[in-house]
Amino acid sequence: MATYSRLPGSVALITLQNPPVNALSAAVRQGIVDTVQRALKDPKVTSVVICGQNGKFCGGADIREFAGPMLGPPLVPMIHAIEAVDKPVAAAIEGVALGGGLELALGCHYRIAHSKALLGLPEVTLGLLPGAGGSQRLPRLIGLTAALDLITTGRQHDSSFFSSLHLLCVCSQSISSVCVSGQSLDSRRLSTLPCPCPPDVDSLLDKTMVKVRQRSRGALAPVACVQALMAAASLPYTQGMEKERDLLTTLFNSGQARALQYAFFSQRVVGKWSLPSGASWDNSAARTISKAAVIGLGTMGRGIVVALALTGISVVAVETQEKQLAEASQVVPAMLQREAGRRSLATPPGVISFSSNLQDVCEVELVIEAVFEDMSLKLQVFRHLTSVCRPGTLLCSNTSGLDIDRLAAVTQSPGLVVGMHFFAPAHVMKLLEVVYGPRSSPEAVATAMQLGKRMGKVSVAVGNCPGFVGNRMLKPYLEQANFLLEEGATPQQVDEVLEEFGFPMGVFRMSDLSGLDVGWRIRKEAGLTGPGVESTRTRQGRRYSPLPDQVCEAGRLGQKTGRGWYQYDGPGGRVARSDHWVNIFLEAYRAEHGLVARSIAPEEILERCLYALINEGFNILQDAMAAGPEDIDAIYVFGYGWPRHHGGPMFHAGQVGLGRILERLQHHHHNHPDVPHLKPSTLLRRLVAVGSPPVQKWREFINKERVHSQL
Ligand SMILES: CC(C)(COP(=O)(O)OP(=O)(O)OC[C@H]1O[C@@H](n2cnc3c(N)ncnc32)[C@H](O)[C@@H]1OP(=O)(O)O)[C@@H](O)C(=O)NCCC(=O)NCCSC(=O)/C=C/CCCCCCCCCCCCC(=O)O
Repeated sequence: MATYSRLPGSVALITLQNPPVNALSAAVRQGIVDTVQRALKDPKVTSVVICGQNGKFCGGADIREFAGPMLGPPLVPMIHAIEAVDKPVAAAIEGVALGGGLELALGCHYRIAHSKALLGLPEVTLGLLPGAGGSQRLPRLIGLTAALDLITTGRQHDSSFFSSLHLLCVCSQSISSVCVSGQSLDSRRLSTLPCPCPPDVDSLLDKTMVKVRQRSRGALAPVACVQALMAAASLPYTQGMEKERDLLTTLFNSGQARALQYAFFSQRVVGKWSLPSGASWDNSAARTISKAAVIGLGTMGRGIVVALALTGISVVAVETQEKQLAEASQVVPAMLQREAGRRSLATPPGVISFSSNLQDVCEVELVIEAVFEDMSLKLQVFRHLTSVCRPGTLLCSNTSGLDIDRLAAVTQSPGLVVGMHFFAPAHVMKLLEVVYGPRSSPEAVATAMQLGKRMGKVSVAVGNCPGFVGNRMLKPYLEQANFLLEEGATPQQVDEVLEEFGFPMGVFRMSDLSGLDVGWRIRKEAGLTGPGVESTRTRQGRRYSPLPDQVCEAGRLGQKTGRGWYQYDGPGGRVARSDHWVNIFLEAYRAEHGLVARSIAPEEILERCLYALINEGFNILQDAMAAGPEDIDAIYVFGYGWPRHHGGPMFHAGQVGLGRILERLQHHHHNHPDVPHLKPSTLLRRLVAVGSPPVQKWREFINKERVHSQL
């Protein structure tokens, strides 16, 4: 709703009230319409100020309402009516003015803002465009060039940025009284102004369109934003508004908008974690960490040190190999400085001290082990840590898939052991998997989750199983990609299909980037390859492709060696080029194993890679290793490059149709009975059997099934 009050004198104050962010729900819109009318009717009122309750102007349209029928007064006529009134109206902005909130402010005649307020039009990130007049009013106020950047990226800025663009009239520390009456309003109605364009307007729009198409990888909204701004630049306001409405209608009804809005909420759902034990975010206290240690200063350890220090935590960085330590003590401070500068941090970074002595961690409150991915080495480190650390110190491992419980078992307090699985580069990537073992205490999980949040990560609590959630699902995906090569595809073909779907990199380019030796070592440890293992295509009772092992045996470990599934300009090269060697190698391999290459359709490539991965997601939910589909989807969007406009693998399954996914998995499993990952999961079958409920209902369904022992 919106409340009305008269300030001493002649100013009417309208306050938006819809906690927590004063989103423009139907009730708020109705409140605005009613209170503006009241102000107009009151002869003693000469000007109106609109503000938001609790120091927040407005977080935009109420995204939750998008799922249902639109009720209440629509936004566009409401904002037009405000712009048209003959008493001056000012928006007094504190906290946030985002999306529809900023569009409301653009309909006002004046805008003032607190210096710390955050403003922007992030609709593009929700698969929409600023469809309440924002795409037409903003460029008229700040010019086409600046508006293009803001609207196509959804970037948010503080009020000093917007003051410099003359979007704000006043930028003050405290919003008290601003006199806005007595002046003509003609020039204050943005819809009546021309749109300032640079002389090379067509070239600007063309270049922006090319850039946006390249960056958006199939996302519709950024392209529609450019089209709306083209209209603002070339058409009268009324026609521009018609174009805005048409584009918005198309976007609004697209699967992409639904996916992006789901992704917005899943990012928030995962913060409200719960464990099968009943421990959860609202019943588990977290400790506040101010001193931490990181053991192992390879690529991951260095990134973790920087991520911790950026939050103001003091870090003891330990590396026992002198050469690595010397290198890290040069590189890490430079990384920290660069990143702190990039983020223009308010909090000064924590102090980092380097040491080669494990004993130096004895005073910290939390340790993150980031040594080489080798269980015996990690066990040795944990035995040592438990003997040198103060009782009560939290011991965390950055393992990407090893058993947390085995590490906990060698410590004096297994309850204080959790996994903190970062993604490279750890100071940049947003995802953190917090892995709880059967003995991890709620306090340890809560502390790791909160620490992740402080570091700006999307932290997701996951169960302790090989590969946890992300890497466990990656395994069937990689496996299918290798099988497709055996059957006749090339790495480029597979990658093109996946990149067309929206991944920033196909599976083979991604493997080259991460290093092919990572998986090779894991397969050796699992006894799947290495000396003494017979070179067959069936291992441990299931189909196995030795292709990636053989590529490694040829010394091709990916970008770092300048050769992998592709060739690069040299070791460390970044640009992947197809390599004739790989084609010859694949032909020889197929000949050796009596395989006849066939032409494989892009649909089959996409289905086999994605549906095998999705099927494992269902198995993970069934095994209670993730609390809900949102957790899996957040992991894939923030850690594995899953295109956000497809919501995440589990959301995508719902959009494709669970019945269809089941049918295609059955088909592929029928053709490849020796591939267990293609066998449809019981949970998928159960969901289809009960009529394929929407993804938002799965969590509840799974919990019920579990109670009735159906899973
Ligand atoms: C920066 C934030 C605002 C605050 O961040 P923070 O303090 O960290 O808090 P959060 O945890 O993020 O959020 C707290 C809770 O608030 C919920 N929340 C936040 N914003 C919204 C919102 N806008 N609506 C609803 N709920 C919101 C959030 O989920 C948390 O709740 P919970 O804890 O999960 O329960 C940050 O939250 C933020 O960035 N928010 C989003 C800002 C944003 O993107 N705003 C833009 C919204 S879209 C918009 O404004 C579009 C306007 C123009 C188009 C209007 C379209 C109307 C429909 C017309 C239909 C036309 C088509 C017709 C079709 C046909 O005819 O067929």
